[in-house]
Amino acid sequence: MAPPIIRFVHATFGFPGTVALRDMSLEIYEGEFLGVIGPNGSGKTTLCRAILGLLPPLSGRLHIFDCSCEELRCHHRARIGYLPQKGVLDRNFPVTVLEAVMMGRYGALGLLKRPGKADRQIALDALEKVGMADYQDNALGLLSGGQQQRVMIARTLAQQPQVLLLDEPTTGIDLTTQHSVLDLIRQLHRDLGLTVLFVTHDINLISPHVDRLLLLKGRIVAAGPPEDVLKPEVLQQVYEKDLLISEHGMVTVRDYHHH
Ligand SMILES: Nc1ncnc2c1ncn2[C@@H]1O[C@H](COP(=O)(O)OP(=O)(O)OP(=O)(O)O)[C@@H](O)[C@H]1O
Repeated sequence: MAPPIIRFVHATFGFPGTVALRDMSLEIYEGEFLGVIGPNGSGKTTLCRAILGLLPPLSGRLHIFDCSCEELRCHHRARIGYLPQKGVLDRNFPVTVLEAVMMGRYGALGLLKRPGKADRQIALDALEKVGMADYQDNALGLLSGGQQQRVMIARTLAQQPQVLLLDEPTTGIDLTTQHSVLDLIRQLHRDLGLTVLFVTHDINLISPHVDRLLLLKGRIVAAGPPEDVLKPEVLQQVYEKDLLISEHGMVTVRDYHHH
């Protein structure tokens, strides 16, 4: 088997005065589709920042593409396409769809190099992949939430990443669009062979489609195939009284706070 592309070895991450993720040991393999779940403040965003090499471990080790994360250089980071949690975009934000996607090229180019024709073509191809090519000259701020999310996914694709790191990509958009964004990500995973980490609070949306689920609460509480993680006795450790499981196996968590 090929070596893992991301490897945590007893790694602990935190901030002054706070340990956010303790003693993580985990290996992620090329082409895996991993769902990351856990309540508010459980360390999901911290995990993303660590994988981006932005937060070196306080103790233990983290290896990404065979380098220690402290050594992660720009060209390594460019291989990780990161979709941050969706902020509210000012409707007047003066950038077109194509311009926004072109920003995805900057990491690969390095600072001070101007994007050329080939970069523009890569950006257009990315827009094609997410079904937004017809909108290339539109103002980004005037698109719907779901359309903006597709454009943001195209921006990460323009990086030509090996790993897609998606922090709540379906939060704050309507249910139909949530499914279409998930379908898009599954298709990209399949067609481009990307390794996907999909952070979400929506356990039911993601579970049927992932190879493994990672359940966090300040540490890894469980990691494995969804059927192993989605057991009441496992979930209860994390969600306690907020957990509701229906007869049909649907999992509901009460009082999830959206940002
Ligand atoms: N910049 C920071 N400085 C200090 N503490 C932080 C910082 N960022 C996060 N934390 C703390 O680290 C812990 C994990 O936070 P993190 O944002 O990773 O959780 P999360 O699972 O992404 O939460 P949410 O679902 O609410 O987005 C929390 O206790 C949080 O308060």
